[in-house]
Parts: sequence; structure tokens; C-alpha cells
Amino acid sequence: MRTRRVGLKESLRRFWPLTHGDRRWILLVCLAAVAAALAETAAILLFAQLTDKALQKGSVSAFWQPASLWLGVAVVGAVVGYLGNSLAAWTAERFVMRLRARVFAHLQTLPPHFFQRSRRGDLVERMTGDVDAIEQMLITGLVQAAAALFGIIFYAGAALWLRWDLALATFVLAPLFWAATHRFTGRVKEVSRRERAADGAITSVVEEGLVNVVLTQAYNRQRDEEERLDHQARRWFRASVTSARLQGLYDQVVELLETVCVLTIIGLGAWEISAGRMTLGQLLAFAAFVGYLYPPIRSLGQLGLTATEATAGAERLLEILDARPAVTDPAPSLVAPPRHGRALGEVEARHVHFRYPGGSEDALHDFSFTAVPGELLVITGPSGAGKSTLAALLLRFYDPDAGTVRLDDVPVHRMPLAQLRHNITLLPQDTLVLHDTVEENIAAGRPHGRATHHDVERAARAADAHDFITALPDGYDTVIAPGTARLSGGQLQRIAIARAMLRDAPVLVLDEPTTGLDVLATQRILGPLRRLAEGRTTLVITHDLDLAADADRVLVLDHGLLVESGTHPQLLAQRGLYATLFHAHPPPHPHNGTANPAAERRGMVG
Ligand SMILES: Nc1ncnc2c1ncn2[C@@H]1O[C@H](COP(=O)(O)OP(=O)(O)OP(=O)(O)O)[C@@H](O)[C@H]1O
Repeated sequence: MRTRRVGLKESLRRFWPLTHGDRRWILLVCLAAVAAALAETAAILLFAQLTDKALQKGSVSAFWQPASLWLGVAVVGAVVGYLGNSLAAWTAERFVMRLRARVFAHLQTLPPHFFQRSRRGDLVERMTGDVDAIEQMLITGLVQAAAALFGIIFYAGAALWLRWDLALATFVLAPLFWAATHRFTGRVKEVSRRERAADGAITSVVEEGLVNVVLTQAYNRQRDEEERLDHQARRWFRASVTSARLQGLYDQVVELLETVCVLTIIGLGAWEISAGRMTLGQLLAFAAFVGYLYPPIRSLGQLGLTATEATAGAERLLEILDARPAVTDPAPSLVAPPRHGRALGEVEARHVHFRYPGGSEDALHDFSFTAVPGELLVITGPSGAGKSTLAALLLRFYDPDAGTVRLDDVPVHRMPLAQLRHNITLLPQDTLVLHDTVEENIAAGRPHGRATHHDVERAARAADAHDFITALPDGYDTVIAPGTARLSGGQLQRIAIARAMLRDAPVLVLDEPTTGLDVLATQRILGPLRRLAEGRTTLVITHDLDLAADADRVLVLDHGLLVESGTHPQLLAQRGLYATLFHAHPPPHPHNGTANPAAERRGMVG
């Protein structure tokens, strides 16, 4: 993904609305920070009083009044500081949760090609590191800015009140701090951007390495994987070290400037005391106020750097938030009133043209077909012919560039997405496995809590899954996870079929249901698939022409065009593309369930 450059102002403008609902708490935290600075100011003035009245004169009786006041102020300052910090953490974490939820929700609406172009690990990094960086800029940053600003006002005000002429003389040096910060800002942003990108790349390499670990070992690619990680780790290392170096240099420059200021005050103070124009207590308080001014000034400078760093994170999050879903719910005025609560299942495509975003040719070209309710259609054709694209358009992952896809004669773009997808069950090649029990994995076919154990078991029996499930160590309560080794591909497919049975949608789309299964496993799922397809409009996308004999009709696609359509015997008789595909991998006993060499070959590689 290419990242658009975003400035601080735009970052603040885009993310500030997310603080809605918590702004009064943020205000309260800022007020607590102001109160803490005020308490600090009072404490210093009381310290001056103590020095002049009690210490210099050696009077114990003059000690008690300012001392008890000081203690009182310290207690109030501590309580307010504690409450303010706790509230600040609460508000900041709420913001993190809200921002992460917002980005995650948006991610879930993005089309398949967005994920094909992005690396998963990098997206994970954006959801964690970058979200934190925005929080640091917006909430923590704002509170620290308020604390620093009011600190500066109070301490500078008190210093002016004590000796305005001396104060002005020392303030002349203040612009030096700003100049130092300004010089560092640009470099820090560039380095942070590199650091964040390298963070994402490292997460990606590790994540991909873990997913592919078995193949990596099988191909002896451990060294290559280590080198990939090493390459990214070095990029990160260089950026991190540069960032730490810049930060360290900045700290030292500021410290030197502070020392110059302190020496100036002491020099001027010594002069004033010797001339009798100032007491020691006043000089100490004055020096304390000027000394107290540095941390907030430094903190403001530091905030500038933090904000600069955060804009690198903002750029990366806005890239996700600005990516548009390929489809959205229709405007309420465009929604066609549903003819039936549950669709009858007539599926139609009318002169559909579709090209993938960024694609160079049409994936489907003037494609039309109709499937009547209850019909079983097999859609076949060479690789890349556009078969899966048809499923993507029917489920509305994309809208066609021209033509319409219809369900029960209603264009799918005029149905709410949830309603459309409620009426279609997709069984993809890879079974969706939730990290949960087998029972919950099957029950996921219905909205949460709507399936009883009895329903789940009935579906599992119909999917020929009950027996192997009860043989598992904890039966239906056995926990499975994505990438689980506990279940074979065929068993996972049967769990998916049981889930689809529960879902009970009128339209069923099976995308290569037998891919990766050996002959026996394929035979075992054919019965459940037939039961699942019964009474539904079923589109089976497949290369496996074993399944075509069952079909009411077969559609043959080639290069996005519908080139043949008819029953299995009709198409064989035509001696066209279908006959060629069929004879390339003839199932020797298509109907009696015995092994066929083509499927066996596929089973071996699958
Ligand atoms: N996200 C995408 N971006 C760009 N082009 C794509 C994308 N997905 C698919 N295509 C292209 O669209 C065409 C049709 O792809 P599709 O996946 O529908 O074919 P298929 O018939 O299902 O192939 P297979 O049998 O190999 O799964 C192909 O040329 C493919 O390269």
C-alpha cells in the first residue's frame, strides 16, 4: 500500500471526533493538571516564606504556619494528581478501544482485493502500535499540553510577580528552546515513519513465517526466512537507533541551554542580593520558578515530537479508514421491498460485465443466466474463467460494471447487504473455523444462541458428521481452532455442511467443495452435499466433473464468457469445451462411488 502524507492538523481533525462522549472527562483531567500546577506554585511561595521568616532568622515559631499550609497544599496536590492521572488513564484507554473498534469495523467492510494487496502482519501492527500512537497524540498529548501550558503560565507569572525585571532577562533565552525543538521535528518524523513501517514488516514476516512453517521446513527454507526477518530487523534497528540518537541529542542540547539559564539567574541574583534588593528566600523561589519552567517547556517540545511521530501512525490508519468498501447498503429510498421474508431462490445474472479494480481484462463479459428455485447448477471451466467471480458478484463483494445480478427478480444492489447474505450460504474451499467447540462451530450457522444442542446434532447427523464428532475426546465440546490438526479436510467440510444445514438459506454456493479431498473423503461428502442441496437453488463451482452428473444444468465458462450450457449428456454430445475438459479427467465410474484416477491424482496432491 502507498501511504498518503498527512499533516498534524489533518490528523487532529480526523481523529478528534472520536473523543465525542468523553470530552468532559478530558476537560476534568486538564483541570486536575492545572490544579496540580497551582498547588506546586503555592508550595514554592510557601518555601520562600519559610526560608526568609524561619530559616534565615532561626525562628522555630515562624516555622509552623507556612509549614502546615505547605503540607495542606501538598496533600491537596497529591489527591488531585492521583485522581487526575487515574481518570487520564481511563479516558485514554477508552479512546484506544473505540479507535481500534472503529478501524476493525471498517476493515471488515473492505473488499477482498484490499486484503490481497496488504500484508496481514502490517495490518495487525496498525491496529495496535499505530492506534496507541494516535492516543498518545490526542488524549495524553492534550492533557500534557494543558498541564505544561498552565505550568508555564503559573511559574512564569510567579517569577514575574517576584521580580519582573529579572524574569524578563531570563525569558529572553526561551526562544532557544523552540529553535532546538524545531530543528529536530522534521528528522524525527521521517525516522518514525521508517520505524513504524519496519515494525509492520517485522510482524508480517513473523506472521507469514508461522503460517508457512511446515512448508518452510519441507523446502529447507529456514535460512531464507531468517534472512527475510534479518533484513526487516536491520531496517527497524537503523530507524530505532537513529530515533534514540536524535532524542538523546535533543535532551543534551536542552540540558545545556538550561544550565546557561540557571547560571545567568544565579549571577544576576548574587548581584541583586549584594546590592540589598533581594532576599535569599526570594532568590531561591525565583530560581525554583525558573527551574520549574523547564520541564513544561521541555514537555511542550517533547509533545511536538510525539505528535510528529503520531502523524506517521495517523497516515497509516487513515489509509485503512479512507479505503472505500466496494459495496455499501443501498440508500433507504432505493431498497426494494422484500417480496418474501425468505427468498424463493431464483438467481439471475443479466448481461453482467465485471473487471476487478486494477485488472487488465474483464473477469466476466456479457454474462447471463437464470437458476430457478431448487435448481442445481454446476459451473465449470478452465482456471481463471471467472467462476469464483460469479459467486463474488452474487454475494455482492463487488458490483458489476454493467448489467445486474438478481435474487427473486430484485437487483441485489437494491437489497440491504445483510438481507441478501442471509439468503445465501457460501461454502468456500477453506472452511471457516472459529476457535471454539465443535458445537459452537456448527451453531454459528444461526444467529447467536438460536440453535439448541438438538438442532446442532440433527444437522451434524444429516452431514454425516455425528459419528466422528462423538468419537472426539470431548465430543461436541471438543475445542478446534483455525489450522487445527484434529480434524481432516473432509471432516471440516462436513462440519461446514452441518453449519450450512442450520443456516437453511434458499441459495447455496459451493466453491470447489471437493478440492483437497481424496476419493474416499469426496465420496463421503457427496451424500451430505446432496441432502444440503435438496430444495435449494445450488450453484456448484467446480473442476470436478464427477459432480456434474447430478446437475440439472451445467454452465461452462471460458475467459469470462458463457460458452456452453446444458445437461451433462447434452454437453458431452456437443463435443465442445465441456467434452474436452471431461475427457481430460474422465471419471471412470461417475455414479457408483468407486474411485476415479483423476480424483485420485487430485487427492494425492491435495
Ligand atoms: N482480486 C483480483 N484482482 C484482479 N484480478 C482478479 C482478482 N481475482 C481474480 N482475478 C482475475 O479474474 C479472472 C477470473 O478469476 P476467478 O477467480 O473468477 O476464476 P476461476 O474460474 O474461479 O478460477 P479458478 O478455477 O482457478 O479458481 C482471472 O483472470 C483472475 O486472474
